[in-house]
Amino acid sequence: HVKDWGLRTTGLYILLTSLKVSNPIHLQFLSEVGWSFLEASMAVFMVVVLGLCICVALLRWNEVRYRKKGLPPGTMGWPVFGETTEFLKQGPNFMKNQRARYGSFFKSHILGCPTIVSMDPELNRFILLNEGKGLVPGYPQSMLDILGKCNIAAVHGSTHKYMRGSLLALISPTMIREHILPKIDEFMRSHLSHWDGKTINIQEKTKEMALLSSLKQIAGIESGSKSCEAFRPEFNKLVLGTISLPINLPGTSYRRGFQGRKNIVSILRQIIQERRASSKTQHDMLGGLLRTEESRYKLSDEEIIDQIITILYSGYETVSTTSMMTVKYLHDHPRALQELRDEHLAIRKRKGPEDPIDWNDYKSMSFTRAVIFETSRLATIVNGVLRKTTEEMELNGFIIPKDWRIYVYTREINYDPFLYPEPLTFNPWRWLDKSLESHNYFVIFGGGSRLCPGKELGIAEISTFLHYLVTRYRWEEIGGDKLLKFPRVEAPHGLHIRVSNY
Ligand code: HEM
Repeated sequence: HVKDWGLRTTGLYILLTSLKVSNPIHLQFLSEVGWSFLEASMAVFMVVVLGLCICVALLRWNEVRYRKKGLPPGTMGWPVFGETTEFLKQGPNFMKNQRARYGSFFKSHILGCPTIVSMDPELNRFILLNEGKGLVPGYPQSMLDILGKCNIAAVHGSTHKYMRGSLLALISPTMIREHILPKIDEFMRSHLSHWDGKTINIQEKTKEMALLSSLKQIAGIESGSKSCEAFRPEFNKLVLGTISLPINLPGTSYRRGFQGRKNIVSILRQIIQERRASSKTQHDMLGGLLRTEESRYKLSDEEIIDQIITILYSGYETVSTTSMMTVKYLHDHPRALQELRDEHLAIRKRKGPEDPIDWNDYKSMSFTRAVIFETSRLATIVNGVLRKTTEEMELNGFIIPKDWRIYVYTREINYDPFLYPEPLTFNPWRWLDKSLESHNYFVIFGGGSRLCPGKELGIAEISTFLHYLVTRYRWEEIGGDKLLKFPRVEAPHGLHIRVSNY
């Protein structure tokens, strides 16, 4: 009967007979069920095999597509997606594994582009120092679109020199000493008031701090003012837009980022108009940009706006995340906290309670500076920088095609045991030897013609923040919040501390 039903699989026949199923109705039922089960299994099996074949073919095709003569070794992963998932999921381990297989200079396909990853310290230095020779910043399109076409990362050559010169004039040591530091001091004093007895999400507070402090320095926009409240949500949209996929559809972060930019531009245009209508001289960054008669740099309104957005954006995540991580490391290392506190209490002792931090105080904070460098190193706030080839070029003996990204991956140098003995230990004292800050492989702030122009400004902000934090308060971490280290340092649910008066 089983055979009559055309069940050719002896397996099922044996199964049925060994189960001693003899009732013809049962046999018929079981054979039908068995047949459809087998059919379904076969179909699933075929789909899996076909799927596997397609996967292998796609992987192979993608490898062959990029097998150009002269390219460095490496794998390209899936068409379109490349190895982005592995890169984001495994992070630094993905880089280390690829380096173990292919050396310190390998090809991959990450974040939507064919990319050369360079983990070689010498070569990284060479790339940073040789921007003019066919290498320009290679930041994602969404970032360039939303930050504006006059943004410093979007311009090269003489335009870059001009925009950079104008920026350096605004945040030079003299400007910090005379005009910016007093504003930072006033801001931090008020931002860090009334924390006693409170539970604070220090990630949120430091983000707020980085934005609001910049707004005050740039255009005297005070926290809580109408302009400030209008600015904040738009800036948040802009930031999210720069790290999104460039899909310009309603509801996407990219579209919202553009809207954020549009609204920020109109707020800034209004402020510029008001400034021009008034005869008052303003000693803030916008004042400096508008006083063209005194300056070598005469920017158009569009350039002024993009310059302001650059300052806000570049100092936002860098300063806030470094500040958050100093709070974390100081909490975990009481000896370092004690030494830092002693440094700041000694400064306070020399001054009246209402006296602001001045340039000399800032310059005397050598242990604070060491804590900031050690935090940036150990947490690796910036994993590397991106460049793009503008023409086919030879690099490290390989031929890199035009428009390929180069990921100058600097993370590993931060954990080099020759430069930093016991690299995984938080040891700010190592930075008291000043030569460490000026060695060739100190790339926490980048290098070459794009070395961070905001380095001193950023350190001055974080130092003043730490001054008011440690002289006023003690804190305890609560909740054991999770910290992600890659691709960005962040606490996905915030980093909560309970604060009490010191
Ligand atoms: C702790 C804080 C900071 C860190 C770790 C940091 C890090 C860096 C790094 C690694 C670069 C190099 C990017 C590249 O080569 O493509 C850079 C560039 C830059 N940074 Fe910073 N930065 C910090 C604070 C600031 C601040 C406060 C500002 C505000 C003005 C700023 C403005 C810039 C600008 C405008 C550039 C681009 C320079 C150019 O392309 O010529 N940074 N920063």
